[in-house]
Amino acid sequence: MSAHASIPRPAAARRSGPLRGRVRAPGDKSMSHRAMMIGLLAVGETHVTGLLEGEDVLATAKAARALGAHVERVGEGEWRIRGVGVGGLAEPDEILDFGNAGTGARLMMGVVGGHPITARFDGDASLRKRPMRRILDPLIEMGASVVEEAAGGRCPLTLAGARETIPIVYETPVASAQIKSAVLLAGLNAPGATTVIEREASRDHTERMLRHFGATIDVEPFGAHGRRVTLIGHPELEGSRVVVPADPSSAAFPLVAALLVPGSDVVVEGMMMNPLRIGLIDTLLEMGADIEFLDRGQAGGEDIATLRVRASRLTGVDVPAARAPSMIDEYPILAVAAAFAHGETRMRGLSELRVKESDRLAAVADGLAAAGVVARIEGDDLIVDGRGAARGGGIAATHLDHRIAMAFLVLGLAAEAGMGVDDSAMIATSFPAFMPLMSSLGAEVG
Ligand SMILES: O=C(O)C1=C[C@@H](OP(=O)(O)O)[C@@H](O)[C@H](O)C1
Ligand SMILES: C=C(OP(=O)(O)O)C(=O)O
Repeated sequence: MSAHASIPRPAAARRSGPLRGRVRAPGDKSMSHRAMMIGLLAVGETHVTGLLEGEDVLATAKAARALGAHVERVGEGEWRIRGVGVGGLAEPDEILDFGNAGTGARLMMGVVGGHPITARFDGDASLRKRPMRRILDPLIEMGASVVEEAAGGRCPLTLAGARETIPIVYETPVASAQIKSAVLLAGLNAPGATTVIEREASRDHTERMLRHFGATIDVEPFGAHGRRVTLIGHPELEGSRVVVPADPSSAAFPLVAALLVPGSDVVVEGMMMNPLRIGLIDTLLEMGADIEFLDRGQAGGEDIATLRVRASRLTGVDVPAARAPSMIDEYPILAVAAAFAHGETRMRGLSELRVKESDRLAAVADGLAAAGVVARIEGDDLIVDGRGAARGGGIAATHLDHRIAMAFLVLGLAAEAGMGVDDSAMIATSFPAFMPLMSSLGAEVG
């Protein structure tokens, strides 16, 4: 079993008085994983500031070391990576254990799949349930092979990378930045052009960061909402400076808490505003959220903004399926906001939520029921009957899922009887300072 099997740590949140203060979410998780991996594939030194030092990214740092990079922490969130260059990976003599991290495991499968080395991938009980066929299928087309895998194409699995990587044109079967990124990262070591077509645009951090390190990447629109991304193989990636802005998926928790707890007034600093990541903000504004954009700027090649958020009267809305890729990790906390809104919120097209760290569709519906909120699943839609308030008082089962834990603790801050979660240990995968940050705003959580 993975070394990451953790001891459950129950936690609870009490109904809170007004939340007040100024906070900054940790560095973006998607960018932090990519900085480690692209740093590994670059020649020379990559210097990262603002890196998320959560368990998910630390697992990626360990894997980058096992594949030949020199990885060093030089300060808080400040890391130096001396890479080996595309084509220069070493065969690891240890299992690459990604713990709870789907992004780490799947993107690194792309890196390994494009190189003539063999590596074994594993993770915790949650990662072992997640589908890897979606990554392995295109990698097999590119010349990689699966030596061994658990039933249904799952971890633990052993991947033998391509001897000579074949550039392909690949249309992703679902909107997924992890699939797109795995193919592009494998394509780095292929001669010629590797193309990924996606019908719905997913987060584009891999494309942006590869370009920043010197790769040639062409992005064209495809259909109404999609993109066609073409990478030219065998680039000389050059070690670079990477500034990681604050993660909008983590900022979402204090932000929604401020909207729901009466009298709150909170400033959330330096949040990344990549248009493919801020579907939650658009949705909350439609619901009537009082969010003021104080400062707009740029960091790490991304737009950023500081947001002032005040407690608001929210109204239920209909969230279209096309918005899902831009807020895919934010549905648990949106469902909590919907519980305190007035009227029904329908969130459409959420099939991908079933294959996250937990089946988030079921975990959210069950947690809401435990809190006395009326919600139901219809096909791939989640419908929450907002009554302007929630009783709370129950215990949400978190199934090794950090976002379920944080979402229901936020619910507890606004619910009459507070709320418990059966385990908060996994919060350390993406937001290690969640509890002290929420406490600094006046929340009683722990
Ligand atoms: O590429 C990434 O960094 C991520 C992509 C998304 O997954 P999918 O690609 O499965 O949609 C998201 O849920 C995950 O938290 C991070
Ligand atoms: C889905 C998530 O991450 P991953 O796929 O990297 O485990 C998440 O952080 O919500």
